[in-house]
Amino acid sequence: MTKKNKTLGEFIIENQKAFPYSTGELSKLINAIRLAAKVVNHEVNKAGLIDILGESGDINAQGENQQKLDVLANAKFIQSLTNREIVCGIASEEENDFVVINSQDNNHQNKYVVLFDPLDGSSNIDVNVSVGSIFSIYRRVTPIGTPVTMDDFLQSGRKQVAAGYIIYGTSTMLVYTTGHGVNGFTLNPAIGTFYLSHPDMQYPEDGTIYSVNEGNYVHFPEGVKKYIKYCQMEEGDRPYTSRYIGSLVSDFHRNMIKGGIFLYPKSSKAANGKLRLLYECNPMAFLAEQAGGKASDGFQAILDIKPSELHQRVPFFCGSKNMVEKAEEFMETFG
Ligand SMILES: O=P(O)(O)OC[C@H]1O[C@](O)(COP(=O)(O)O)[C@@H](O)[C@@H]1O
Ligand SMILES: [Mg+2]
Ligand SMILES: [Mg+2]
Repeated sequence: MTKKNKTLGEFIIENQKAFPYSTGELSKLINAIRLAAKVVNHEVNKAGLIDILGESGDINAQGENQQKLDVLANAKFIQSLTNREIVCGIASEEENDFVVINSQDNNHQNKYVVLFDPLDGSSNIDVNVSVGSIFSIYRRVTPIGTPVTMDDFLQSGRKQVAAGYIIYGTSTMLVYTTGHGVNGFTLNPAIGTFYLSHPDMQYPEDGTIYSVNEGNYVHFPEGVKKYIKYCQMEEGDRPYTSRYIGSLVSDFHRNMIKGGIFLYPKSSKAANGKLRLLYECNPMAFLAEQAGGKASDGFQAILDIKPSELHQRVPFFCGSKNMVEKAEEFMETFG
């Protein structure tokens, strides 16, 4: 069992030692994300005071109004990743295309690409409800010394070397995996240090919470409608409790701790649902599987989906293993 209360910095170094051939680049990368998280946390906490609430007036690649905090968080992550010469490319929800990162004398020597959702739960920013940031890290597939291409970003989720999220909630936490379990670190704002507070996080196999935007109920496929009715029936440990924050990071975090299922299915209004495969569903699916949970599009494991576009959306069923399998049964039967 990993010892509690060591700092994130100590944990990163210890983990690096576990891999004799590691060059330390991934550790530097996680440290760059840690730094960006602290900077964004600082801005989020005083959002109402410094006029960064509300819309920026711009539209992102998905046709969504960008919030000022979306733009600010995006800039802070790019800055932190670029200044440390560890990534060769980034892709973000707030950037139309991927960005080649290469400093003067580096000649494309870096081997990692990072895909991220700089600010998750944008609809909750102005109403002081918890929001987050999500990141996913891959080793490039194109040769070192050449500029990254789209191939480096369109890798299946199984190829992720690390993934995680930051939740800006009642406390600020950074939760991540490098494929060896999931660990959560809480920020001590007084000294600006993340401490290991949630070692070896595990999804309970079963839970009694379901999270879905029921406002879309009439537009859902029959399988989802039937599963929601199943959750609401008086039988056994049901009815389950309905909880929906509207920030993927926060709904996922609660369900991972308490047990539960999160659904963002396709609907007659959104043929592939809303959530983006590369920087929302893949990283959360990697965390879920590493924590003993499950994540699918209702039929196929999210991590097995071969991406085709940078901002593609997929239906998302994620949470406690037995609950996701039950929902998949309904999708198999009723579609
Ligand atoms: O308001 P809806 O349709 O229920 O959507 C909520 C979902 O949209 C999101 O806000 C999309 O993420 P962004 O805020 O990063 O665009 C998720 O965090 C959340 O789960
Ligand atoms: Mg998001
Ligand atoms: Mg976002």
